[in-house]
Amino acid sequence: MSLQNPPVNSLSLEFLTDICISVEKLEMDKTCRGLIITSSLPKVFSAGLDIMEMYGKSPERCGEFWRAVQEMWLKLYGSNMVTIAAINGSSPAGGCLMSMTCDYRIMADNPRYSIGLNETQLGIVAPFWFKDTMTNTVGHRTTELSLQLGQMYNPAEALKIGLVDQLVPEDQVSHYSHTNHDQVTTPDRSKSMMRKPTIDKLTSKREADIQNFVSFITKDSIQKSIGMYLEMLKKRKR
Ligand SMILES: CCCCCCCC/C=C\C=C\CC(=O)SCCNC(=O)CCNC(=O)[C@H](O)C(C)(C)COP(=O)(O)OP(=O)(O)OC[C@H]1O[C@@H](n2cnc3c(N)ncnc32)[C@H](O)[C@@H]1OP(=O)(O)O
Repeated sequence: MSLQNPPVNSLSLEFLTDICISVEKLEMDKTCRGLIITSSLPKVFSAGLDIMEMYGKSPERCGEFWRAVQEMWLKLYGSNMVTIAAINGSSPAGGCLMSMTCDYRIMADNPRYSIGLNETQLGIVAPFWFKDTMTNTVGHRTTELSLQLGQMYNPAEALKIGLVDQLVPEDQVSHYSHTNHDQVTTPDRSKSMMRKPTIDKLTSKREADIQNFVSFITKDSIQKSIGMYLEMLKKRKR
């Protein structure tokens, strides 16, 4: 599955819905042995959630958006397929979350790329299931530091903390993803055993999580922080 939503593969409601439909189709296809997620765009795996979906939108729309974010996570984290993230560019926030849902992460060894949960930099708190996914990937202490600082990691740092599993030359990300994928032939039952408690936690709190998100994101102070962050993104470009 090659992500293609220019300019930066931000996860809008529409794009998230497309991703969920694609994953669902693959999940039902008995001939499909697994999934490699990568990006069709240069330099960016995914810029994370589409910030415009969280800025100046109605509570109803925000709720619909958040349900789609949850759905993408539930589908990928709970997938019965063997999943590999072939991270061929930067992958902040929701992009990092998406790659952490996979069984294995291969990243392009380009020091200009970065990956991490940077929500704190936007003035927002990472949701508990983002935090849980990171804890399951890199451990409690690293997650605590990482979330408090909104830390982004270059590939070498990401490998060191276990946020990615392998670094490869940029032009060989696809080759190594396929080679690694071929070595794993059947999804292991231990995957669902390890992930079930985390998945059950969100499933049981799904509606409350949507309500929390909507009331948090529509607060004037949070809207102001997001607006300032958007301005900063645009200025940085010039
Ligand atoms: C009580 C508790 C309750 C719990 C509440 C929970 C609340 C949690 C809420 C939200 C969680 C959010 C998680 C997220 O994923 S938020 C998104 C975070 N993403 C980022 O911060 C990434 C920002 N982008 C970048 O760093 C760069 O764009 C990068 C991806 C590295 C690519 O760089 P480059 O190739 O140089 O591209 P540009 O920066 O020039 O960007 C091109 C245009 O795209 C726009 N852009 C970038 N990122 C996003 C995005 N995520 N959403 C929407 N738009 C984005 C950027 O502004 C440029 O636009 P323009 O051309 O119009 O200037």
